[in-house]
Amino acid sequence: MITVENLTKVYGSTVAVDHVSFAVRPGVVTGFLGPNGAGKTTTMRMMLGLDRPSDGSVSFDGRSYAQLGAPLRHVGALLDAKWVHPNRSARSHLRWLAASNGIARRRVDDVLGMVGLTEVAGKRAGGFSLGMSQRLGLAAAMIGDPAVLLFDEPVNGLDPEGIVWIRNFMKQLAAQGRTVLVSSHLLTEMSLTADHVVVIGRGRIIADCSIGEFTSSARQTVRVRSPQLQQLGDLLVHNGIGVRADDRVDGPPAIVVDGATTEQVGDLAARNAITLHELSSQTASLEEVFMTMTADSVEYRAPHG
Ligand SMILES: Nc1ncnc2c1ncn2[C@@H]1O[C@H](COP(=O)(O)OP(=O)(O)OP(=O)(O)O)[C@@H](O)[C@H]1O
Repeated sequence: MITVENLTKVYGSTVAVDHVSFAVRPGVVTGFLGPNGAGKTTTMRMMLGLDRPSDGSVSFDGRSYAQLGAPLRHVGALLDAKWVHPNRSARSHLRWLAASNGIARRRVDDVLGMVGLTEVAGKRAGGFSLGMSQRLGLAAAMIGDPAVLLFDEPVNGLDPEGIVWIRNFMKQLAAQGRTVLVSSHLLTEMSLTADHVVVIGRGRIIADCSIGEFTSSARQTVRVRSPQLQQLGDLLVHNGIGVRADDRVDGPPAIVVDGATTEQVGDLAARNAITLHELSSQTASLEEVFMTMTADSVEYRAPHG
């Protein structure tokens, strides 16, 4: 179990991670979801003791990363697959890692087999494709047979076959009872990989729920067109209802309303003598839900209708 409490990182005037608290449980894949720049990498780096928090803490079954003797035996991580010394072979890189944590040499061949790199184990890691580098990074993460695994955007840049392979690999690790946290900016990827999601936007947690709950919130958007669109948008926001401009490029301006039914929007419009030209229930894509959840309501500006 990973426990993140009040974790905060400030860089000058940028609050990269803003009082974040969540728990990551064993036996399931937890997705750490957010757009680029949301604070995922910074959070993971603080988890691993690579960056010092401005405030807050991270613990693994009650102990901080620094308190774990031979940390690779407890926590494995894949942050940047290309950090391997380019002239080292895959095998010598893993042997060096094993030695640094008092891990038996024979484990190196086990993990090479696990990720399918046995045949290229003697080759220079610098010549590896991104997919092979990712596999080597996974082998390194697994070297100490850790109970906790952290993966930062592991499918970035991979071909479809590589993506499916990593997805299944992470699911297997969770099925073995390990704690698996994987970051991504891709909702569709997370819906195929994760059981639970922690959603971060601008350094803050905006959702912490099962992937099922998260995706079911995709069914509740309402598309509205009105000659008084700005007025209606302001009214909805004033009533605490999430609103954003419809991003469809073709057709007349519209807004997309989250967390309210067509009846609620229609009644509110009628009470305020606002004319509606369209009021339709929409099945939002996950991307749309995500945008709504991460959008800052103060940034909303309705287009003039
Ligand atoms: N070393 C640093 N110095 C200054 N600002 C930083 C530093 N590292 C990150 N930031 C800022 O902190 C914020 C969060 O960045 P972070 O890389 O954690 O986000 P992310 O969700 O992992 O996104 P990405 O997937 O693009 O890496 C960003 O605004 C980023 O510019």
